[in-house]
Amino acid sequence: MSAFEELYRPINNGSATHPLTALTISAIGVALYCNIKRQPHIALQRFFSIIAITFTVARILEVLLSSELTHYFVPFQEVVSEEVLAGKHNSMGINTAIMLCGLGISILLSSFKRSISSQFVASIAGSIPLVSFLGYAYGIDGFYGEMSMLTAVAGFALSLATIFLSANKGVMRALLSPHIGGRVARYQALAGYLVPCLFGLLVIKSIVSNETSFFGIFVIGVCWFILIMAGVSAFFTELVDGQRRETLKELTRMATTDELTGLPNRRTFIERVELELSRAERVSLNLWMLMIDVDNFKEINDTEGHAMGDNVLKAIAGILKSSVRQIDAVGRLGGEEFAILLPDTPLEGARRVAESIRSNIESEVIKGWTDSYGPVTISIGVAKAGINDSFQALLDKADEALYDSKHSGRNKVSFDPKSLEINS
Ligand SMILES: Nc1nc2c(ncn2[C@@H]2O[C@H](COP(=O)(O)OP(=O)(O)OP(=O)(O)O)[C@@H](O)[C@H]2O)c(=O)[nH]1
Repeated sequence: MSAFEELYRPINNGSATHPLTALTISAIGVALYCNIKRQPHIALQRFFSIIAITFTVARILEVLLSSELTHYFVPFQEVVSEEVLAGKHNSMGINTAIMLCGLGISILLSSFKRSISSQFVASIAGSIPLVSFLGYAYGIDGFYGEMSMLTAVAGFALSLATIFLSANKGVMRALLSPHIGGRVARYQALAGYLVPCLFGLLVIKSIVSNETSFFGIFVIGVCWFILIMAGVSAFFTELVDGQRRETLKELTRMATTDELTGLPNRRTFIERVELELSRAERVSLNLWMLMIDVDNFKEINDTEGHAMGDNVLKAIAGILKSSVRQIDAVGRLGGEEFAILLPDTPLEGARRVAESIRSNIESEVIKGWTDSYGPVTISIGVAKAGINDSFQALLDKADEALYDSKHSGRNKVSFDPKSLEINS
Protein backbone atom coordinates (compact mmCIF):
# COMPACT_ATOMS: atom_id res chain seq x y z
CA MET A 1 0.00 0.00 0.00
CA SER A 2 1.46 3.37 -1.06
CA ALA A 3 1.76 6.24 1.40
CA PHE A 4 -1.26 8.02 -0.02
CA GLU A 5 -3.44 5.03 -0.79
CA GLU A 6 -5.29 5.16 2.51
CA LEU A 7 -6.46 8.65 1.61
CA TYR A 8 -8.69 7.23 -1.13
CA ARG A 9 -8.96 3.63 0.12
CA PRO A 10 -9.73 3.85 3.86
CA ILE A 11 -10.32 0.10 4.24
CA ASN A 12 -7.25 -1.96 3.38
CA ASN A 13 -7.90 -3.73 0.07
CA GLY A 14 -11.49 -2.33 0.11
CA SER A 15 -13.16 -0.05 -2.42
CA ALA A 16 -11.39 3.16 -3.37
CA THR A 17 -12.60 6.60 -4.32
CA HIS A 18 -11.76 6.80 -8.02
CA PRO A 19 -10.23 10.08 -9.34
CA LEU A 20 -13.31 10.60 -11.53
CA THR A 21 -15.51 10.23 -8.44
CA ALA A 22 -13.32 12.71 -6.55
CA LEU A 23 -13.52 15.16 -9.46
CA THR A 24 -17.30 14.84 -9.73
CA ILE A 25 -17.74 15.22 -5.97
CA SER A 26 -15.63 18.38 -6.13
CA ALA A 27 -17.70 19.73 -9.03
CA ILE A 28 -20.89 19.09 -7.06
CA GLY A 29 -19.35 20.68 -3.96
CA VAL A 30 -18.46 23.82 -5.93
CA ALA A 31 -21.93 23.91 -7.55
CA LEU A 32 -23.46 23.78 -4.07
CA TYR A 33 -21.07 26.42 -2.78
CA CYS A 34 -22.18 28.75 -5.59
CA ASN A 35 -25.59 28.73 -3.95
CA ILE A 36 -24.43 29.28 -0.40
CA LYS A 37 -23.27 32.83 -1.04
CA ARG A 38 -25.76 35.62 -0.52
CA GLN A 39 -25.65 36.37 -4.24
CA PRO A 40 -25.86 32.91 -5.82
CA HIS A 41 -23.73 32.42 -8.95
CA ILE A 42 -26.42 30.67 -10.95
CA ALA A 43 -24.32 30.46 -14.15
CA LEU A 44 -21.36 28.90 -12.27
CA GLN A 45 -23.71 26.60 -10.39
CA ARG A 46 -25.17 25.35 -13.67
CA PHE A 47 -21.69 25.04 -15.19
CA PHE A 48 -20.39 22.81 -12.38
CA SER A 49 -23.54 20.71 -12.19
CA ILE A 50 -23.34 20.13 -15.96
CA ILE A 51 -19.68 19.08 -15.52
CA ALA A 52 -20.78 16.57 -12.85
CA ILE A 53 -23.55 15.27 -15.10
CA THR A 54 -21.15 14.98 -18.05
CA PHE A 55 -18.55 13.01 -16.05
CA THR A 56 -21.13 10.62 -14.63
CA VAL A 57 -23.00 10.12 -17.90
CA ALA A 58 -19.63 9.36 -19.56
CA ARG A 59 -18.97 6.77 -16.88
CA ILE A 60 -22.46 5.21 -17.26
CA LEU A 61 -21.95 5.01 -21.05
CA GLU A 62 -18.49 3.56 -20.51
CA VAL A 63 -19.99 0.74 -18.42
CA LEU A 64 -22.88 0.16 -20.82
CA LEU A 65 -20.64 0.17 -23.91
CA SER A 66 -17.72 -1.59 -22.19
CA SER A 67 -15.43 1.15 -23.52
CA GLU A 68 -12.66 3.25 -21.97
CA LEU A 69 -14.36 6.59 -22.51
CA THR A 70 -13.30 8.22 -19.23
CA HIS A 71 -9.65 7.11 -19.52
CA TYR A 72 -9.03 10.06 -21.84
CA PHE A 73 -9.72 12.76 -19.29
CA VAL A 74 -9.35 11.16 -15.86
CA PRO A 75 -6.17 12.24 -14.03
CA PHE A 76 -3.93 9.61 -12.39
CA GLN A 77 -5.20 7.02 -14.86
CA GLU A 78 -1.81 5.24 -14.77
CA VAL A 79 -2.08 4.74 -10.98
CA VAL A 80 -5.61 3.42 -11.39
CA SER A 81 -4.55 1.04 -14.20
CA GLU A 82 -1.65 -0.27 -12.09
CA GLU A 83 -3.98 -0.93 -9.17
CA VAL A 84 -6.48 -2.72 -11.37
CA LEU A 85 -3.68 -4.84 -12.80
CA ALA A 86 -2.68 -5.66 -9.23
CA GLY A 87 -6.23 -6.94 -8.67
CA LYS A 88 -7.50 -4.03 -6.54
CA HIS A 89 -10.87 -2.35 -6.93
CA ASN A 90 -10.59 1.18 -8.28
CA SER A 91 -13.35 2.49 -10.50
CA MET A 92 -16.40 4.66 -10.25
CA GLY A 93 -19.17 2.15 -9.54
CA ILE A 94 -22.43 2.43 -11.47
CA ASN A 95 -24.23 3.22 -8.17
CA THR A 96 -21.80 6.07 -7.51
CA ALA A 97 -22.26 7.35 -11.07
CA ILE A 98 -26.06 7.32 -10.76
CA MET A 99 -25.91 8.99 -7.34
CA LEU A 100 -23.59 11.79 -8.48
CA CYS A 101 -25.46 12.21 -11.78
CA GLY A 102 -28.71 12.55 -9.76
CA LEU A 103 -27.12 15.18 -7.54
CA GLY A 104 -25.89 17.12 -10.59
CA ILE A 105 -29.38 17.00 -12.13
CA SER A 106 -30.95 18.01 -8.82
CA ILE A 107 -28.70 21.08 -8.45
CA LEU A 108 -29.40 22.01 -12.08
CA LEU A 109 -33.16 21.68 -11.49
CA SER A 110 -32.88 23.81 -8.36
CA SER A 111 -31.06 26.52 -10.35
CA PHE A 112 -34.13 26.62 -12.62
CA LYS A 113 -36.37 26.93 -9.52
CA ARG A 114 -37.77 23.44 -10.03
CA SER A 115 -37.63 22.90 -6.26
CA ILE A 116 -39.96 19.93 -5.88
CA SER A 117 -38.38 17.94 -8.75
CA SER A 118 -34.94 18.88 -7.40
CA GLN A 119 -35.87 17.54 -3.94
CA PHE A 120 -37.28 14.37 -5.45
CA VAL A 121 -34.17 13.61 -7.54
CA ALA A 122 -31.82 14.47 -4.63
CA SER A 123 -33.69 12.13 -2.29
CA ILE A 124 -33.42 9.26 -4.78
CA ALA A 125 -29.70 10.01 -5.17
CA GLY A 126 -29.36 10.22 -1.38
CA SER A 127 -30.90 6.78 -0.90
CA ILE A 128 -28.01 5.18 -2.84
CA PRO A 129 -25.30 5.90 -0.20
CA LEU A 130 -27.79 4.83 2.49
CA VAL A 131 -28.02 1.43 0.79
CA SER A 132 -24.21 1.33 0.74
CA PHE A 133 -24.08 2.04 4.49
CA LEU A 134 -26.45 -0.87 5.02
CA GLY A 135 -24.19 -3.04 2.89
CA TYR A 136 -21.20 -2.15 5.07
CA ALA A 137 -23.26 -2.65 8.26
CA TYR A 138 -24.73 -5.99 7.18
CA GLY A 139 -21.59 -7.21 5.44
CA ILE A 140 -23.38 -7.54 2.08
CA ASP A 141 -20.95 -6.26 -0.54
CA GLY A 142 -23.62 -6.32 -3.29
CA PHE A 143 -25.28 -3.38 -1.49
CA TYR A 144 -22.31 -1.07 -1.93
CA GLY A 145 -20.59 -2.64 -4.92
CA GLU A 146 -17.65 -0.43 -5.86
CA MET A 147 -18.74 2.52 -3.72
CA SER A 148 -16.13 3.15 -1.06
CA MET A 149 -17.19 4.14 2.45
CA LEU A 150 -15.58 7.53 1.80
CA THR A 151 -17.65 8.05 -1.36
CA ALA A 152 -20.80 6.93 0.48
CA VAL A 153 -20.19 9.44 3.29
CA ALA A 154 -19.45 12.24 0.81
CA GLY A 155 -22.43 11.27 -1.35
CA PHE A 156 -24.76 11.27 1.63
CA ALA A 157 -23.50 14.65 2.85
CA LEU A 158 -23.84 16.13 -0.65
CA SER A 159 -27.37 14.67 -0.98
CA LEU A 160 -28.42 16.37 2.25
CA ALA A 161 -26.86 19.65 1.12
CA THR A 162 -28.63 19.36 -2.25
CA ILE A 163 -31.99 18.59 -0.65
CA PHE A 164 -31.52 21.62 1.60
CA LEU A 165 -31.13 23.83 -1.50
CA SER A 166 -34.91 23.79 -1.72
CA ALA A 167 -35.66 23.40 1.99
CA ASN A 168 -38.31 26.13 1.86
CA LYS A 169 -40.52 24.19 -0.53
CA GLY A 170 -42.63 21.02 -0.61
CA VAL A 171 -41.86 18.04 1.60
CA MET A 172 -38.72 19.59 3.10
CA ARG A 173 -40.64 22.67 4.14
CA ALA A 174 -43.18 20.44 5.90
CA LEU A 175 -40.44 18.32 7.51
CA LEU A 176 -38.50 21.34 8.76
CA SER A 177 -41.55 23.17 10.01
CA PRO A 178 -41.10 24.35 13.62
CA HIS A 179 -44.77 23.52 14.30
CA ILE A 180 -46.02 20.28 15.78
CA GLY A 181 -46.65 18.61 12.37
CA GLY A 182 -43.02 19.17 11.32
CA ARG A 183 -41.61 18.08 14.69
CA VAL A 184 -43.57 14.81 14.64
CA ALA A 185 -42.73 14.20 10.97
CA ARG A 186 -39.00 14.60 11.71
CA TYR A 187 -39.11 11.98 14.47
CA GLN A 188 -41.18 9.71 12.27
CA ALA A 189 -38.80 10.12 9.33
CA LEU A 190 -35.84 9.24 11.57
CA ALA A 191 -37.63 6.26 13.12
CA GLY A 192 -38.91 5.25 9.67
CA TYR A 193 -35.31 4.93 8.54
CA LEU A 194 -33.51 3.59 11.61
CA VAL A 195 -36.06 1.00 12.78
CA PRO A 196 -36.37 -0.88 9.44
CA CYS A 197 -32.53 -0.82 9.24
CA LEU A 198 -32.40 -2.54 12.63
CA PHE A 199 -35.06 -4.99 11.46
CA GLY A 200 -32.80 -5.73 8.50
CA LEU A 201 -30.14 -6.85 10.99
CA LEU A 202 -32.62 -9.36 12.44
CA VAL A 203 -33.33 -10.76 8.97
CA ILE A 204 -29.61 -11.05 8.20
CA LYS A 205 -29.08 -12.73 11.57
CA SER A 206 -31.90 -15.20 10.90
CA ILE A 207 -30.47 -16.01 7.44
CA VAL A 208 -26.89 -16.35 8.66
CA SER A 209 -27.69 -18.34 11.80
CA ASN A 210 -30.75 -20.11 10.32
CA GLU A 211 -32.54 -19.10 13.51
CA THR A 212 -36.27 -18.71 12.80
CA SER A 213 -36.99 -16.93 16.10
CA PHE A 214 -35.13 -13.87 14.76
CA PHE A 215 -37.49 -13.85 11.80
CA GLY A 216 -40.49 -14.13 14.15
CA ILE A 217 -39.25 -11.12 16.12
CA PHE A 218 -38.76 -9.30 12.82
CA VAL A 219 -42.37 -9.93 11.69
CA ILE A 220 -43.90 -8.92 15.04
CA GLY A 221 -41.54 -5.94 15.18
CA VAL A 222 -42.68 -4.72 11.74
CA CYS A 223 -46.35 -5.05 12.75
CA TRP A 224 -45.79 -3.11 15.98
CA PHE A 225 -43.72 -0.50 14.24
CA ILE A 226 -46.46 0.17 11.67
CA LEU A 227 -49.11 0.25 14.40
CA ILE A 228 -47.08 2.64 16.56
CA MET A 229 -46.33 4.94 13.61
CA ALA A 230 -50.03 4.97 12.60
CA GLY A 231 -51.09 5.53 16.23
CA VAL A 232 -48.63 8.40 16.76
CA SER A 233 -49.75 9.98 13.47
CA ALA A 234 -53.42 9.65 14.40
CA PHE A 235 -52.78 11.06 17.88
CA PHE A 236 -51.00 14.17 16.66
CA THR A 237 -53.35 14.67 13.70
CA GLU A 238 -56.27 14.60 16.11
CA LEU A 239 -54.44 16.95 18.48
CA VAL A 240 -53.75 19.47 15.72
CA ASP A 241 -57.18 19.02 14.16
CA GLY A 242 -58.89 19.37 17.54
CA GLN A 243 -57.06 22.65 18.18
CA ARG A 244 -57.95 23.81 14.66
CA ARG A 245 -61.63 22.96 15.20
CA GLU A 246 -61.66 24.81 18.54
CA THR A 247 -59.97 27.85 17.01
CA LEU A 248 -62.40 27.84 14.09
CA LYS A 249 -65.32 27.61 16.51
CA GLU A 250 -63.96 30.49 18.55
CA LEU A 251 -63.27 32.60 15.44
CA THR A 252 -66.77 31.90 14.12
CA ARG A 253 -68.23 32.86 17.49
CA MET A 254 -66.18 36.06 17.54
CA ALA A 255 -67.15 36.93 13.97
CA THR A 256 -70.87 36.33 14.51
CA THR A 257 -71.50 37.41 18.10
CA ASP A 258 -71.54 40.75 19.81
CA GLU A 259 -68.86 40.58 22.50
CA LEU A 260 -70.69 42.66 25.12
CA THR A 261 -74.19 41.18 25.02
CA GLY A 262 -73.58 37.74 23.50
CA LEU A 263 -76.32 38.46 20.95
CA PRO A 264 -75.82 37.87 17.20
CA ASN A 265 -73.98 40.89 15.77
CA ARG A 266 -75.20 43.10 12.95
CA ARG A 267 -73.74 40.89 10.20
CA THR A 268 -75.29 37.71 11.57
CA PHE A 269 -78.60 39.45 12.07
CA ILE A 270 -78.58 40.73 8.46
CA GLU A 271 -77.85 37.20 7.22
CA ARG A 272 -80.81 35.86 9.16
CA VAL A 273 -83.11 38.60 7.85
CA GLU A 274 -81.95 37.99 4.27
CA LEU A 275 -82.57 34.29 4.68
CA GLU A 276 -86.13 34.94 5.85
CA LEU A 277 -86.67 37.50 3.06
CA SER A 278 -85.45 35.07 0.43
CA ARG A 279 -88.19 32.61 1.32
CA ALA A 280 -91.00 32.39 -1.17
CA GLU A 281 -94.40 33.79 -0.21
CA ARG A 282 -92.81 36.07 2.32
CA VAL A 283 -95.99 38.12 2.61
CA SER A 284 -97.94 35.18 3.84
CA LEU A 285 -95.05 34.41 6.16
CA ASN A 286 -95.85 37.60 8.11
CA LEU A 287 -92.31 38.75 8.73
CA TRP A 288 -91.92 41.66 11.15
CA MET A 289 -88.93 43.66 12.22
CA LEU A 290 -88.64 45.54 15.51
CA MET A 291 -86.05 48.30 15.71
CA ILE A 292 -85.20 49.08 19.34
CA ASP A 293 -83.24 52.04 20.68
CA VAL A 294 -82.48 52.79 24.33
CA ASP A 295 -83.86 56.17 25.37
CA ASN A 296 -81.41 58.82 26.51
CA PHE A 297 -78.68 56.23 26.78
CA LYS A 298 -75.98 58.86 26.56
CA GLU A 299 -77.19 60.17 29.91
CA ILE A 300 -76.47 56.81 31.53
CA ASN A 301 -72.93 56.84 30.23
CA ASP A 302 -72.42 60.46 31.13
CA THR A 303 -73.86 60.10 34.65
CA GLU A 304 -72.56 56.72 35.82
CA GLY A 305 -69.86 55.92 33.29
CA HIS A 306 -69.44 53.45 30.42
CA ALA A 307 -69.39 50.41 32.71
CA MET A 308 -72.93 51.22 33.87
CA GLY A 309 -73.91 51.79 30.21
CA ASP A 310 -72.53 48.35 29.38
CA ASN A 311 -74.48 46.78 32.27
CA VAL A 312 -77.68 48.35 30.99
CA LEU A 313 -77.04 47.04 27.47
CA LYS A 314 -76.42 43.54 28.83
CA ALA A 315 -79.59 43.64 30.92
CA ILE A 316 -81.64 44.81 27.93
CA ALA A 317 -80.13 42.08 25.71
CA GLY A 318 -81.16 39.48 28.29
CA ILE A 319 -84.72 40.77 28.43
CA LEU A 320 -85.02 40.90 24.63
CA LYS A 321 -83.77 37.34 24.32
CA SER A 322 -86.18 36.03 26.94
CA SER A 323 -89.14 37.94 25.53
CA VAL A 324 -89.24 36.19 22.14
CA ARG A 325 -89.72 32.68 20.75
CA GLN A 326 -86.96 30.28 19.71
CA ILE A 327 -87.60 30.96 16.01
CA ASP A 328 -87.31 34.75 16.43
CA ALA A 329 -83.94 36.46 15.98
CA VAL A 330 -82.51 39.11 18.28
CA GLY A 331 -79.42 41.06 17.26
CA ARG A 332 -77.40 44.06 18.33
CA LEU A 333 -77.05 46.38 15.37
CA GLY A 334 -74.51 48.57 17.15
CA GLY A 335 -74.32 51.09 20.02
CA GLU A 336 -77.63 51.12 21.90
CA GLU A 337 -79.58 49.81 18.89
CA PHE A 338 -81.08 46.33 18.80
CA ALA A 339 -83.37 44.60 16.33
CA ILE A 340 -85.73 41.67 16.50
CA LEU A 341 -87.07 39.60 13.62
CA LEU A 342 -90.40 37.90 14.09
CA PRO A 343 -91.13 35.39 11.34
CA ASP A 344 -94.56 33.91 10.84
CA THR A 345 -96.25 36.39 13.17
CA PRO A 346 -99.65 38.11 12.75
CA LEU A 347 -100.04 41.85 13.37
CA GLU A 348 -101.53 41.25 16.80
CA GLY A 349 -98.59 39.02 17.73
CA ALA A 350 -96.05 41.66 16.66
CA ARG A 351 -97.94 44.31 18.62
CA ARG A 352 -98.06 42.11 21.73
CA VAL A 353 -94.36 41.21 21.60
CA ALA A 354 -93.30 44.83 21.06
CA GLU A 355 -95.49 46.09 23.88
CA SER A 356 -94.36 43.37 26.31
CA ILE A 357 -90.70 44.10 25.55
CA ARG A 358 -91.23 47.79 26.12
CA SER A 359 -92.98 47.23 29.46
CA ASN A 360 -90.55 44.45 30.59
CA ILE A 361 -87.64 46.82 30.17
CA GLU A 362 -89.43 49.68 31.85
CA SER A 363 -90.12 47.52 34.87
CA GLU A 364 -86.65 45.95 35.02
CA VAL A 365 -84.60 46.91 38.07
CA ILE A 366 -81.03 47.55 36.96
CA LYS A 367 -78.76 47.67 40.00
CA GLY A 368 -76.97 50.98 40.43
CA TRP A 369 -79.21 52.86 38.01
CA THR A 370 -82.97 52.27 38.42
CA ASP A 371 -82.91 52.82 42.21
CA SER A 372 -81.23 56.24 41.85
CA TYR A 373 -82.38 57.55 38.47
CA GLY A 374 -85.62 55.73 37.63
CA PRO A 375 -86.45 53.15 34.95
CA VAL A 376 -84.56 52.63 31.71
CA THR A 377 -86.88 52.84 28.74
CA ILE A 378 -86.72 51.98 25.08
CA SER A 379 -88.43 53.16 21.91
CA ILE A 380 -89.52 50.65 19.31
CA GLY A 381 -90.32 50.97 15.60
CA VAL A 382 -92.13 48.06 13.94
CA ALA A 383 -92.37 47.28 10.22
CA LYS A 384 -93.55 44.37 8.13
CA ALA A 385 -91.59 42.93 5.14
CA GLY A 386 -93.28 43.72 1.83
CA ILE A 387 -92.85 41.98 -1.50
CA ASN A 388 -89.30 42.47 -2.81
CA ASP A 389 -88.13 44.26 0.34
CA SER A 390 -84.39 44.11 0.93
CA PHE A 391 -82.90 44.10 4.43
CA GLN A 392 -82.16 47.80 4.08
CA ALA A 393 -85.71 48.62 2.90
CA LEU A 394 -87.21 46.77 5.86
CA LEU A 395 -84.75 48.39 8.24
CA ASP A 396 -85.54 51.85 6.86
CA LYS A 397 -89.26 51.34 7.44
CA ALA A 398 -88.69 50.15 11.01
CA ASP A 399 -86.26 53.03 11.55
CA GLU A 400 -88.87 55.58 10.45
CA ALA A 401 -91.36 54.08 12.86
CA LEU A 402 -88.70 54.25 15.58
CA TYR A 403 -88.20 57.93 14.75
CA ASP A 404 -91.93 58.45 15.36
CA SER A 405 -91.64 56.77 18.76
CA LYS A 406 -88.68 58.97 19.71
CA HIS A 407 -90.44 62.13 18.58
CA SER A 408 -93.72 61.37 20.29
CA GLY A 409 -92.11 61.23 23.73
CA ARG A 410 -90.02 57.99 23.82
CA ASN A 411 -90.88 54.77 25.71
CA LYS A 412 -93.33 53.99 22.89
CA VAL A 413 -94.08 51.41 20.19
CA SER A 414 -94.85 52.84 16.72
CA PHE A 415 -95.83 50.97 13.57
CA ASP A 416 -94.79 51.82 10.05
CA PRO A 417 -98.15 52.99 8.53
CA LYS A 418 -97.52 51.17 5.21
CA SER A 419 -96.97 47.91 7.11
CA LEU A 420 -100.38 48.27 8.66
CA GLU A 421 -101.84 48.81 5.16
CA ILE A 422 -100.12 45.64 3.86
CA ASN A 423 -101.73 43.83 6.70
CA SER A 424 -105.25 45.10 6.19
N1 LIG B 1 -71.54 51.97 27.48
C1 LIG B 1 -71.67 51.88 26.15
N2 LIG B 1 -72.08 52.95 25.45
C2 LIG B 1 -72.23 52.86 24.14
C3 LIG B 1 -71.93 51.66 23.45
N3 LIG B 1 -72.16 51.87 22.12
C4 LIG B 1 -72.59 53.17 22.01
N4 LIG B 1 -72.62 53.77 23.20
C5 LIG B 1 -73.03 55.14 23.54
O1 LIG B 1 -74.44 55.27 23.34
C6 LIG B 1 -74.75 56.66 23.26
C7 LIG B 1 -75.84 56.86 22.25
O2 LIG B 1 -76.27 58.18 22.36
P1 LIG B 1 -77.29 58.86 21.36
O3 LIG B 1 -77.11 58.30 19.98
O4 LIG B 1 -77.14 60.36 21.53
O5 LIG B 1 -78.69 58.40 21.83
P2 LIG B 1 -79.47 58.53 23.21
O6 LIG B 1 -78.68 59.26 24.25
O7 LIG B 1 -79.90 57.13 23.57
O8 LIG B 1 -80.69 59.41 22.81
P3 LIG B 1 -82.01 58.92 22.08
O9 LIG B 1 -81.67 57.72 21.23
O10 LIG B 1 -82.43 60.10 21.24
O11 LIG B 1 -82.98 58.61 23.13
C8 LIG B 1 -73.43 57.36 22.88
O12 LIG B 1 -73.00 58.12 23.98
C9 LIG B 1 -72.44 56.21 22.65
O13 LIG B 1 -71.14 56.54 23.08
C10 LIG B 1 -71.48 50.55 24.22
O14 LIG B 1 -71.21 49.46 23.72
N5 LIG B 1 -71.36 50.67 25.55
